[in-house]
Amino acid sequence: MARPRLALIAHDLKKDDLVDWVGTHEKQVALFDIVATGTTGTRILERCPELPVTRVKSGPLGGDQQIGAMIAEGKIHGVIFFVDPLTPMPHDVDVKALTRLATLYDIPIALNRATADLMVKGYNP
Ligand SMILES: O=C(CO)COP(=O)(O)O
Repeated sequence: MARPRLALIAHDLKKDDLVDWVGTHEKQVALFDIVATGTTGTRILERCPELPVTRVKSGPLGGDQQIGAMIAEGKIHGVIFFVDPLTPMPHDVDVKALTRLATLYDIPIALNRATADLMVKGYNP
């Protein structure tokens, strides 16, 4: 079977937190092929250069939509998306579309660190 694919995304004020989380859980994260939005992917690779990260466009330029489309095509098996609930975003509708598709297709999606921790604990390949 192909390796499962995990999407990693963080808004700007949450990027440090996600990069730290990935560093803490690098072994478990390395079990997946990673897809990340542009800047998030760059930041993750700076911290963990060995991880198999494929970058799509930056979120505001359509990256959330690209990952949403991959969910609809059955190519994403989990999403960790550290969202910033306090900052207005021009691409808010794209974020909503992505979370909607993850819900529709019953894909595990963690929107904060506490839920990401639970996802890692609950994953037994
Ligand atoms: O804006 C984002 C998600 O909505 C993230 O995009 P970047 O990783 O390119 O900053």
